[in-house]
Amino acid sequence: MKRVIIATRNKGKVAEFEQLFSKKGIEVQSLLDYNECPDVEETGATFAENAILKAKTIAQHLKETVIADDSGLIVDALGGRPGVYSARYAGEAKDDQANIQKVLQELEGVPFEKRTARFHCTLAVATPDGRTFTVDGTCEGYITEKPIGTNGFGYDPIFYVPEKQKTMAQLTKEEKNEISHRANALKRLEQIWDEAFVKES
Ligand SMILES: O=P(O)(O)OP(=O)(O)OP(=O)(O)OC[C@H]1O[C@@H](n2cnc3c(O)ncnc32)[C@H](O)[C@@H]1O
Ligand SMILES: [Mg+2]
Repeated sequence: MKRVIIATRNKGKVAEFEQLFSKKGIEVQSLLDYNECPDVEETGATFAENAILKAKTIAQHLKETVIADDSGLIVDALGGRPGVYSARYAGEAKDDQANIQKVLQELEGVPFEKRTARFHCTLAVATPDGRTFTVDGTCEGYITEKPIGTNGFGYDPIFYVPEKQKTMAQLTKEEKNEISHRANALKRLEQIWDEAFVKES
């Protein structure tokens, strides 16, 4: 069976990639399968810089081609925050509930039509010999006034998707994968996908 390695320890991302790649008969491995891999410090100023940093470090460590995902929530009324700091917006603990509460607090009093936001995903591919490239995907929506729904991860309970008339956390994995920033980035990646990146195991 073919497989890809995603340089992430985020279980929510892994579950979505598993569903997306299973349709193509490709098995997903992640850093949850390669525990010895280092944690990469995300020191970049952009999603692309961080995605490349993660992909390059792990590709060199495993001597394999890998994909990394750097993603986040961009809220217009907050000048683009939390942006690249999405995972740690409320502190180093990477606490989804605390991050959600911080965004909701900062948006207190902002009317619905001004609560526009988008999820952004940059996927970076890195080869063991140091070559890299990136693709992007986004998904447009609004920030709700309170969390709704229990599916997904991260900011999904406060991200309202107009075309589904639900929050991301009310969507099944399959429904989220029809419209998400991650799925949209993966579609771009497929357009330039080189068979060499998918290894026979
Ligand atoms: O770096 P890795 O190991 O991949 O895992 P991470 O959780 O640290 O991932 P990021 O650095 O890319 O930070 C992304 C954060 O943005 C948020 N996020 C990204 N995609 C999301 C999605 O589909 N739904 C909800 N929140 C999302 C969520 O808070 C993530 O923790
Ligand atoms: Mg991270």
